[in-house]
Amino acid sequence: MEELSAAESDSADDTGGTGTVSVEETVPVEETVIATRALTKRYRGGQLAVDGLDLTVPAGSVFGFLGPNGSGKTTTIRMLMGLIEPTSGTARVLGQPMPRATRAVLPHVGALIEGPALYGFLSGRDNLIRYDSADPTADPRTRRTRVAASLDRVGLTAVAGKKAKAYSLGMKQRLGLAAALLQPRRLLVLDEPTNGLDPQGMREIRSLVRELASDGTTVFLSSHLLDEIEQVCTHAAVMAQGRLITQGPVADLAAGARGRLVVTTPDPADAARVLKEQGVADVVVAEERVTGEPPDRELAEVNAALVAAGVRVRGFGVERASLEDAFVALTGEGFDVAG
Ligand SMILES: Nc1ncnc2c1ncn2[C@@H]1O[C@H](COP(=O)(O)OP(=O)(O)OP(=O)(O)O)[C@@H](O)[C@H]1O
Repeated sequence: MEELSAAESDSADDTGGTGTVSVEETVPVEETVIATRALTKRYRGGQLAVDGLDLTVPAGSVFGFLGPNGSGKTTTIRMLMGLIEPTSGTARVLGQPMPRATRAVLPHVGALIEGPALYGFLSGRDNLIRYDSADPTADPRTRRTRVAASLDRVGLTAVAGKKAKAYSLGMKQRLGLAAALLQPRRLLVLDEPTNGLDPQGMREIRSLVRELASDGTTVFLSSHLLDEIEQVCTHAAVMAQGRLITQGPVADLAAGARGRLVVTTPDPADAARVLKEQGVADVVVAEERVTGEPPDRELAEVNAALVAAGVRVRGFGVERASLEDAFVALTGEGFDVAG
């Protein structure tokens, strides 16, 4: 798979510590919103959490940062946000070196990391007013309008007067997003935004992410859920044990793995036997669904062989490979979806 090229050559060492390189206060528009080079974090205890990461997040993408628990996603996000220093390597966000340019960059970035900090005894609206008041760049005269627009954007207007402690987890996440959206943002960074939500809450967050992205905001979201990434992301990077396994457009990642031959039949045992005889490898029977690796021969012949053997075929075809197939193909392991 072809890697995306960075918009900049970035050969200079930004963390060189000369102290003479000035940080631009205005953040220019770049084609690459996040670019890391050999980014590495070793924690004090010796744990290598992120190992030589080269990440390229194109502007306008919904970028899924995918990996099982403990693969280094949160550590990477904390380095990108200037919350912790990398051990080595560089990170640029909106074209600026982090953590050095944190003060210039963060006003353009909305972040939802490790759940929003909310006051339960305040209403949703008052929580946002509090957030907005804490922002020295926010004009107090337009505060109410800004808060109302933000509540509307995340669909919380009807419950804006309720205390935040009465909110469901999904509503709390949406309120956190509303706080991140009080100002126009070039980049939104969401760490596991659907963690702990029920399916309805997950759907709501997903559709909100799609909506935000349609306005041109780049969204970088981490997840350990493969299907979530497939449903909302245009691009993805896959992490395992602190290392980048692959990155690129989601369609390309999945296309890298072969699809599965799927036969639906009330005669699964016979079907499995015939498929094996026809050279289909890794045959798996799950009730009336028999799947396997597509063989190198003409599929029509395989189907004909099933019919000739008296197998009643209700469905026959090759299912598109999922990101999960790609992950398994790349790492040789299953994906820890239990999280
Ligand atoms: N402050 C820390 N000190 C030492 N080790 C840490 C620290 N934070 C994380 N780690 C370790 O670094 C590795 C990567 O953790 P990280 O939280 O970045 O992964 P993750 O992919 O975000 O997983 P999760 O979704 O569980 O947070 C793990 O082995 C973790 O135990």
